[in-house]
Amino acid sequence: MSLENARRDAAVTVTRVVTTRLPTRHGTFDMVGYAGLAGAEHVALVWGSHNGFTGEPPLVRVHSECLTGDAFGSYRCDCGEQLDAALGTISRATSGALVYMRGHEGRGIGLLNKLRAYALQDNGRDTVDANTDLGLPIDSRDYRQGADILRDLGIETVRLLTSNPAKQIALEALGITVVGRQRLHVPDRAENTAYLNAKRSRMEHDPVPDPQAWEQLSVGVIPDGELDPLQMELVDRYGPLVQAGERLVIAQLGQSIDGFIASRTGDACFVTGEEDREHLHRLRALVDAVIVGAGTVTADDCQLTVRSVSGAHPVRVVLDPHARIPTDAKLLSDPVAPTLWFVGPDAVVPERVADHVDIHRLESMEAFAPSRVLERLGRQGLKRVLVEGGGVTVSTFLRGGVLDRLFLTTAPMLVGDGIPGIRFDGTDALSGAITAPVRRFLLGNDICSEFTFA
Ligand SMILES: Nc1nc2c(ncn2[C@@H]2O[C@H](COP(=O)(O)OP(=O)(O)OP(=O)(O)O)[C@@H](O)[C@H]2O)c(=O)[nH]1
Ligand SMILES: [Zn+2]
Repeated sequence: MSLENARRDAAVTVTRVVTTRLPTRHGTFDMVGYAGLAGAEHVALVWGSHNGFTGEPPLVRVHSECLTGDAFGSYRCDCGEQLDAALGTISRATSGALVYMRGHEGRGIGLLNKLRAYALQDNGRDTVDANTDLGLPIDSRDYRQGADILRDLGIETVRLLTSNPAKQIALEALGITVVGRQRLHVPDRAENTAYLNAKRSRMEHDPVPDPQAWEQLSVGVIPDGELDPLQMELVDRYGPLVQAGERLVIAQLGQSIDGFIASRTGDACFVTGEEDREHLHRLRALVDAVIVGAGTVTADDCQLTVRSVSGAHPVRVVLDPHARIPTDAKLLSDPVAPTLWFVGPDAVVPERVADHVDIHRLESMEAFAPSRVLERLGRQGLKRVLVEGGGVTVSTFLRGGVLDRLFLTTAPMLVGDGIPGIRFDGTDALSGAITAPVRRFLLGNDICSEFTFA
């Protein structure tokens, strides 16, 4: 479905007026203009709509207009920086949209009333009491037009970018399915920290994520000093991987509780949830290279980059004995990180590949054995490795006895039949089953079991 023929029948409060393009420092967006209620004019900046938002749900920001923050770069609030961060984040995703809601100025009370509220805050009131003192609601934003714009664009299911849980609730009440919420935190400033803290303590906005711990972990440092519970959890979970040192081989797989990574038609959207995805991105950030099998690239057209959290992208390695991944796969076309394409002796590969792609022709099929693949990567300095899919590849590395750790996330879902996750030749006696010390983490509704083999 393209922007042109996206579903339009549900749009009741808005009318699509025009579609054009908007080049920005984050890339060129499609821009769609809407006439809304009471003469309001809204716009949506849309990214990657050509696939009709069919894959992973688009990353969506419903941004409330703020003249002072968005246009003048005011430090009284975080709106301007959030707007910029949202466009940047969306432009790094496969698809997404930013809906710019006019009429939301001042959380719905209008620009001049917001300035009146500012004047009261200059005299010591906080952002909530200032509205109340003026006899105005604390937050009177109506998201109907935003929801209708999303539907008009063909977007019914989203990953939402906001630090305000009430926005998710409002959109869900209007029929938008929110499969995950990604907070949109920009650092506090001296000028806005009191305002942001008031929103956190009185309006249930997310607390400050303390990125410090993660930022240190992602560059190989174990944070010390006073840590809040969120940071402690990160250090507890990922610290051992940092401490493992130069050499580390881990695997990660998300499967249904009955052991499938996709339905029998290959539908894999989604087995595990947003939290597991974030965990996977953290693992990627902690290794030098990520290995996937050809089947995963063909089925998911994965990017294998670090997007949910900050961190460096790993080198991407595809095990593809018969060179069957599509030549337009993102790994071969998107130069954001190097790709090593491991093919077999008889594989037919294109004459020319992009500069970021290195074809490694292995001398025999035996050279695809896990230990030999790892040896070859090690010789190139890629010693910290994550094996991340699919079921066959992870199972082969598990069976090959080369894994230091396995993160196996199970989702509370019964698929019945489908594409298997971990499978290998078992043994007659249960005593032959693979066991190891295990830690468990709750990732949303999913459970991640971490097996430590070495
Ligand atoms: N009434 C009032 N409105 C404000 C004040 N500061 C910012 N705003 C408005 O608040 C709106 C943005 O809402 P926020 O609470 O900052 O954030 P949010 O949109 O709920 O949550 P995020 O999605 O995380 O940005 C904008 O329309 C601003 O104009 C203030 O002190 N008083
Ligand atoms: Zn603002």
